[in-house]
Amino acid sequence: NPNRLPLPPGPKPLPLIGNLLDMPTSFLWLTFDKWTKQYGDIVSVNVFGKTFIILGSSRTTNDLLEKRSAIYSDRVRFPMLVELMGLDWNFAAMRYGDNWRRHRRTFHQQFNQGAIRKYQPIQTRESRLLLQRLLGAPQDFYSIIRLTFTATILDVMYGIRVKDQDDDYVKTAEDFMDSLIETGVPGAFLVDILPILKYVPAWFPGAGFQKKAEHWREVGKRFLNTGFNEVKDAMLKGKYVAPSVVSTQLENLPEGPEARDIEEVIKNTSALGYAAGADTTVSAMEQFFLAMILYPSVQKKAQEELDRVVGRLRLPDFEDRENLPYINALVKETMRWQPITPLAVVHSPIADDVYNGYFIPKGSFVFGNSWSILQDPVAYPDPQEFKPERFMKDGQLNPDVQDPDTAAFGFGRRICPGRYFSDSTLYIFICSVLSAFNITAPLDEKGEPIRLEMKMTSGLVSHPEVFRCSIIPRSAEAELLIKESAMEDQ
Ligand code: HEM
Repeated sequence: NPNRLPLPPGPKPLPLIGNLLDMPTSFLWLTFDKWTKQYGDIVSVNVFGKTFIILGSSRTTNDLLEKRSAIYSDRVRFPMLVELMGLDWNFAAMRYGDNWRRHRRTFHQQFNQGAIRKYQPIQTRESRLLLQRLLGAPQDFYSIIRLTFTATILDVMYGIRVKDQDDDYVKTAEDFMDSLIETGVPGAFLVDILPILKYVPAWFPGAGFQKKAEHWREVGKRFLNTGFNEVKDAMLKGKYVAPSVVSTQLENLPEGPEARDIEEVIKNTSALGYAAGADTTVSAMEQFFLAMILYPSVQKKAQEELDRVVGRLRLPDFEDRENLPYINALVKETMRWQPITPLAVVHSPIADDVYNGYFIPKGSFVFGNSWSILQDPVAYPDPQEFKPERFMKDGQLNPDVQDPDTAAFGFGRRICPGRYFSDSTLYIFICSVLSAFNITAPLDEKGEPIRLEMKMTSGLVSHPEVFRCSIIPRSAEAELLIKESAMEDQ
């Protein structure tokens, strides 16, 4: 800091521990939002000598994470996840550089806006299976949503068709997801704050995290290798393999010494698709169900649009999308209403920087507060309300309203590369469910509807707190359509 510029403003730090006592252990984004209102849309705090920079508006995330993305696209160290659990294959956590770039490029080739069209048949089939499963066991809608996304992504990535919850692939994927959920909570493991602890041996009192890391390392390895090895072995033996992201890329593998490295990248990127996409898309679907209970008029309006455009004699598909502006607005509102990844994933600058007269040290933890941006009452009046209408004008989508995708999926060069796939998955799942079912509040013992509230959990990925709901076919015709779609699938 040669010019002795100040750090961005923020709460006053104490010697040595800095602002440790100001930092809450949960819902970090709400405290960050409070500081943004108090100190401005760039705030700094200090924890044990580490500088945290909080960007609380689309102006600051745009200026730094987008326009200066050549500086702001690095990650900080993740000692538990990467160094102890061995998830160095996970490019979401990789440091900015050539290896990350190779992974990102490979992933992007398979999930850009054009490429994802080829997955529509799988997404459509899974959306029909979603309806069939909901018809059979509506009370299990939580596990059904999760199974449906798992089945979709495993088919896209490996051409694997899973049928139910007891499938080995589903179990491995879920064990792996559990490990990510537990480690993803900021501050859940002290070793992330004091990396030196990673050298403490597993037998040492209090070093339970080492045993967990060892177990999860095995789970991670199994998850990384199982699907990929199955496809590769079948191809080597000349057996039929269903077309998938992995098989297509292996077929086009160049000959020569670089083939091994490329294979590694294909394996890593295909495993990450599930890991990064599962919990996030599941949270979006849970929010959708809750929103439909809390806002019955939105549900009615969406169903009226579906009836008008698609009719009641068939289920909606991707061809209908451009004629369903209200459904598209509803998908956008689902991404905005209760931010799923409220602090995205932390970025870090690779060099010292100066912004509006403030000094930003190299290696700081930079948080784009998606929550502040998506709950901004100027961009989105009454932000706590679920109102797809906010994205509409004269019966069409209004391009002047800030698209929530600019904050809901993170920022700059690290912005979620699965966002187009996520958007199309949400579209087909949501409109299929709405065309077939009515979603209402569960009933109590007296048959009265139970009043539900919107409350979110804390964590890297935020979910609505557990709730029940009633999912009933809209009509005898709708039920028949679901059953017919089951027969088509066989
Ligand atoms: C509602 C659904 C989703 C949400 C809210 C979401 C959100 C995010 C966020 C906030 C990031 C970090 C961005 C940043 O660092 O600024 C991210 C990264 C990532 N996401 Fe997603 N995501 C979703 C679905 C998906 C899906 C379905 C996939 C895969 C098909 C996916 C793949 C990835 C990958 C690979 C990264 C790492 C990017 C990198 O570090 O370069 N995501 N996502």
